[in-house]
Amino acid sequence: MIVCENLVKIYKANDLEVVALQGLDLRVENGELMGIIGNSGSGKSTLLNMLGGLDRPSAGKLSVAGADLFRLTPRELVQYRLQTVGFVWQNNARNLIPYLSALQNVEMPMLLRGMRKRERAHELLELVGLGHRKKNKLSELSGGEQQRVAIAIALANNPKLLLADEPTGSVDTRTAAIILDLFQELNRSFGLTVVIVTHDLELARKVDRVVAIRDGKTSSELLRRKGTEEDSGDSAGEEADSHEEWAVLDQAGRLQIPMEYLQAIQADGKLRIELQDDRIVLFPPRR
Ligand SMILES: Nc1ncnc2c1ncn2[C@@H]1O[C@H](COP(=O)(O)OP(=O)(O)OP(=O)(O)O)[C@@H](O)[C@H]1O
Repeated sequence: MIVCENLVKIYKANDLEVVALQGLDLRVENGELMGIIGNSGSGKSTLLNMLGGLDRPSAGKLSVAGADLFRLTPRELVQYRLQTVGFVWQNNARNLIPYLSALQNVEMPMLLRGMRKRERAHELLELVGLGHRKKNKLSELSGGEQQRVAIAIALANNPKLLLADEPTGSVDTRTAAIILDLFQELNRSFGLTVVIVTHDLELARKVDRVVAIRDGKTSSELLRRKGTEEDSGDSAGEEADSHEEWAVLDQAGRLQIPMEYLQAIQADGKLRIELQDDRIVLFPPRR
């Protein structure tokens, strides 16, 4: 679904250049539900903006659902944003119009595509569990309910890819769990590919794969390892699911070692490297 190779984004402001993405590699398969984590300023939102066609990358390769994002004409890019991707933002003012009803809000993206499908808007609001609040103005809904309307809007044009930037950033823990369950359901029932940028490690733990971005590059991944009955000590199995951490190796053989690992062995500058049979071992400096 998504192929990013050596993706670079440079912002220029007042003669200053900020390299927000520094040769980022990422592949996302069709039907994946994945999270992206990283410190503030690491490039998460920049990546999402590139994936959503809101901004153009500076160099590298980027294709989403077969579309080469470098080659799309401005007109094709508008179509891409309307048809291929759906967005959910932390601040739902970016998705929603406060003086319209939930139903009218969900109809809006379809109107922009020149069609009005009231039936579909009803279905989407049922899907996000807001069938009973269709007629309410946005200002009459809670933050969590507004976020669910935002998800219905994002789905209105049947996107192939759903992009969410801190979707649980402004809601309480209980509402955050409801929103994540909804993403899971959309992913499992409709095979929708979902990419969620988050600071919320709880949320990150519930997806199949979490990619960490550091300084504009993918640095490591947490992959879900299916639990066995033995692991959990009962037959629930899923309880024992855990994540394994993987370092991402780029095409030039570079990898980033998580900072906490380096701190744990007090690494500084250089590590001794040794090939031992079927493994590569890194040693801290001798003290
Ligand atoms: N429009 C812009 N113009 C100039 N610099 C920008 C612009 N957008 C982002 N940046 C810079 O690019 C870098 C990456 O920013 P980005 O917003 O992608 O980080 P982030 O990981 O999403 O951070 P946060 O978690 O705080 O939202 C930062 O140094 C930021 O200051």
